[in-house]
Amino acid sequence: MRIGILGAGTIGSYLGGRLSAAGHDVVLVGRPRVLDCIAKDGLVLEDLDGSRREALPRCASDPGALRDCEVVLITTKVADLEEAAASILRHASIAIGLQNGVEAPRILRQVLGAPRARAGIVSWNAVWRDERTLRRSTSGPVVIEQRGEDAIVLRVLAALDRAGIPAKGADPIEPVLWSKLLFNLNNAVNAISGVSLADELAQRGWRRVVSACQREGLDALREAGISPVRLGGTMDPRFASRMLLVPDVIFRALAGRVVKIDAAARSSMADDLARGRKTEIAYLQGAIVELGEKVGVPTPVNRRVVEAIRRMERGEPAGVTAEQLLAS
Ligand SMILES: NC(=O)C1=CN([C@@H]2O[C@H](COP(=O)(O)OP(=O)(O)OC[C@H]3O[C@@H](n4cnc5c(N)ncnc54)[C@H](OP(=O)(O)O)[C@@H]3O)[C@@H](O)[C@H]2O)C=CC1
Ligand SMILES: CC(C)(CO)C(=O)C(=O)O
Repeated sequence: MRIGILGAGTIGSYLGGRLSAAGHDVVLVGRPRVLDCIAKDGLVLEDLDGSRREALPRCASDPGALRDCEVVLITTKVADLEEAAASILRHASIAIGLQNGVEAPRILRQVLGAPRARAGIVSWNAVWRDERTLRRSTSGPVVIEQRGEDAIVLRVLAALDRAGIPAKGADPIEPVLWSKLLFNLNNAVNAISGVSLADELAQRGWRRVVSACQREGLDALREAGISPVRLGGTMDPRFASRMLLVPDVIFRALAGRVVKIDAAARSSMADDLARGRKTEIAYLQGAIVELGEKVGVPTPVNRRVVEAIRRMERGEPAGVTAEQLLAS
């Protein structure tokens, strides 16, 4: 299959690399800063089980290189999605936006029209080990909006599966995006904690903050009439928000059965802050605060998390403990 990746950073390069290693004709479009080395030396893709694959996908900085692709996976941050989608407006391909948050379907449908627009989620995390080596560092599926017998989407799901990336379709996609958002409320807490995902989640104090953010989100979603869904396995957000509250020893025993987390993994928000970049907080905790305001549900913990991340974006320390975030 001829597959384009637009916005080849962490997620795009990993997905594109795995698809290329499985024999698909992949072109990565992104910044020279990321792609120059990959174009020359190729990618090394490590997986959770320790397996390694090599790939040499085509690389370009001009979105014109995506003209002949049957499908384009857009893997920019949410804030860059509109501009990225507009850059392929004249092409014929279906575009699949794989951003965190719930805004991708609206933006893509507005720019490209509903027939060409699909959204989805990547439930795992990836980290750069060096400038050409990426490691998938948590487990979980890719889920893509699939409208009935959606031929191209079915081919993409099959291509991902063949590349060893578990993938499934969903219609409608919105409940899946809200569920993923509830899990992504941990991204900011991980960044504030300053430690790896595994170390943060091992501490009940930080887990209580994530759980409080999720419970505020679940209350707001219920008022709004939105029912989140399971993302795979036992990852029901309602169950997860309660499981986070158990003592550390019990959590350690349960968590390993639900999700695998590599010792090096950090959230993409922690990565963004480490690189001095603006974060996606407005689309995560910010979306819960906004929904809460709309439906009359208070969201104080999510608000405090937004404020802490805004401080970190300005280069200041987060300046809050888990207890302060939870204070009533
Ligand atoms: N990283 C992770 O492990 C995970 C990320 N996600 C989600 O996936 C999405 C992508 O995240 P991630 O891969 O980390 O992001 P990255 O910032 O690593 O990659 C996005 C890349 O796209 C580039 N870009 C932006 N606009 C354009 C454009 N118009 N044309 C070409 N390239 C462009 C960016 O360049 P520049 O830096 O110059 O803007 C950047 O290099 C986010 O919504 C994130 O929340 C989901 C699960 C896990
Ligand atoms: C870590 C993960 C998979 C969930 O929090 C993620 O989506 C991210 O880092 O953006």
